Amino acid sequence: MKMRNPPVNSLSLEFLTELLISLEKLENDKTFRGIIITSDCPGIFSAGLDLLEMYGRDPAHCAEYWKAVQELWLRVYLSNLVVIGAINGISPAGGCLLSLSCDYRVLANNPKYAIGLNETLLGIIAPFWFKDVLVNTIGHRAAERALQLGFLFPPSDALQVGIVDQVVPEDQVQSTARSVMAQWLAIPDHARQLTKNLVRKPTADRLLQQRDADIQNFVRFISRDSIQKSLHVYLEKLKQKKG
Ligand SMILES: CCCCCCCC/C=C\C=C\CC(=O)SCCNC(=O)CCNC(=O)[C@H](O)C(C)(C)COP(=O)(O)OP(=O)(O)OC[C@H]1O[C@@H](n2cnc3c(N)ncnc32)[C@H](O)[C@@H]1OP(=O)(O)O
Repeated sequence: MKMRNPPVNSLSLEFLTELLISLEKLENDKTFRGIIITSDCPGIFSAGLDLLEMYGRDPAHCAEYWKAVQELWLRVYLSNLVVIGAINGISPAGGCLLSLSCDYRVLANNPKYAIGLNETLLGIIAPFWFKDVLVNTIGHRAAERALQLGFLFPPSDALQVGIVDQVVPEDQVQSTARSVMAQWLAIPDHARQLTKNLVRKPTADRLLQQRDADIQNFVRFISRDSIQKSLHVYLEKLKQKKG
């Protein structure tokens, strides 16, 4: 699955909906046993959640958006398919969550391709389920530092901390992902799927048990004047960077 939402594969409501529909189709087609998620935007896996879906929007829109974010995460995280991330670009925040929700992550060895939950750098916070997935992946202490400082790990650090499973030369990302897929597909589906569910269900259940409350918390948080100001400043910084 090649993500194509130029210029930066930001996860807008429309794009999230497209991804959800595509995933659902693949899940329902029994001839598919695995997917490799990668990007069609040069140098960018995904710029994460679309800030324009959260900035200057009314509460109803923010609630609809957050529901779609939850939905995509649950679908990828709990997918019965083998999901491999072929991460061929930078992957901050929501882009990192998408990567972390794969069963295996292969990152291209380019110092620009940083990955991490950088929410604090925007003046916002990572929701508890983003945090849970990071803690599950790199452990409590490393996650505690990474989250507070908004670390974006370059490939060598990402491998060391375990946020990705493999770092390979850029031209080998897709072929490596395909070899990894072959290994995973060698395992009988039912055994692998039940095991995946056993490991991941408790984390997913934490959100499933409080989805509506999570949406309300998000809407309250994102609607605060101080948070809207932080988003404004961050968006302006992105604009100014262009010069
Ligand atoms: C009580 C508790 C309750 C809990 C509440 C929880 C609250 C949680 C709330 C939100 C969580 C959010 C998670 C996220 O994912 S936030 C998004 C994080 N993403 C980033 O920080 C990445 C920002 N972008 C960049 O750093 C760069 O754009 C980069 C991806 C490196 C690409 O750089 P470059 O190729 O130079 O491209 P430009 O910077 O020029 O960008 C091109 C245009 O795209 C726009 N852009 C970029 N990123 C985003 C984005 N995430 N959303 C929307 N738009 C984006 C950028 O502004 C440029 O636009 P334009 O051409 O109009 O100027």
